Amino acid sequence: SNAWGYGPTNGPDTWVERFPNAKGPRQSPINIVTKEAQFDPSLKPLKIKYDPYNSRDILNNGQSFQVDFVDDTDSSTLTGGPICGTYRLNQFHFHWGASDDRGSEHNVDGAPFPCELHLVHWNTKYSSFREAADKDDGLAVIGVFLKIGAPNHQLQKVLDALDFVKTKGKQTTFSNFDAKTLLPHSLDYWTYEGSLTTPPLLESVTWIVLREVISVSSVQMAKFRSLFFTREGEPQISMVDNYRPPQLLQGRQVRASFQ
Ligand SMILES: COc1ccc(CNS(=O)(=O)c2ccc(S(N)(=O)=O)s2)cc1
Ligand SMILES: [Zn+2]
Repeated sequence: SNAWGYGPTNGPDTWVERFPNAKGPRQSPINIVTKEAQFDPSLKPLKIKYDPYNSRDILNNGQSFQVDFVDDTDSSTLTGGPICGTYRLNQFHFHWGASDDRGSEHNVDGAPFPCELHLVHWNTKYSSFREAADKDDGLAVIGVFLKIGAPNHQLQKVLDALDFVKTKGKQTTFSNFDAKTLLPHSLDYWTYEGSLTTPPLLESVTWIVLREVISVSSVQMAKFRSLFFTREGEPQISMVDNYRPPQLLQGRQVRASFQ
């Protein structure tokens, strides 16, 4: 099938054929070289306000699974940090590897993590997510690295729902989830101008990558890997290694909110 994916015939190296943005000047993810990230004292603290009432459902979209939020009011928002104005939480999802030695999209000093959480927000100066998605200042994504350690009890609530969305196209209600409980204590971050890391690879994302990691156990990582890229009834392909490798910085500056 010609649909893009992460396999040998439709993976990241083939995306440029149908999505020319892949060769653009501000592609994501990147390798963050911590010594080259310049502290910017003008960067404000992140202000994150998530309302559990807005969480709606969990969906296997055939590339990852995502938790969708009702975003018709300003009750779950991101402000401050490197952005101007108010961005609304639309969804969060993850990227992970077939084994604990890989899986994140951003790397730090050349090293990947086993998993990376993305919280996707859109700029309310535009009328909707879809309208914002292709504007230079349309989206802001918070990236959080997961590191193997103690089981993460907040994450477990999400993982318990995966039994109901094993295959592509499956979705189930997922209400009253507080996404803030997935964030680490410190909101120190690196920020740079980038893109969606999946097709259509739109160069519309202000990336905000948190320095502090959250934990995940190896047993919990196995739960991520129990999902399938494929639909029910099709030959099963495990949902693993759904990450794009780091892209060229092409002269971009990575700024740090901390010294
Ligand atoms: C205009 O048509 C469109 C517009 C936007 C999308 C992407 N949709 S999305 O927001 O779910 C994301 C995809 C990848 C994300 S990452 N890994 O960079 O956080 S976020 C699809 C079709
Ligand atoms: Zn992502």
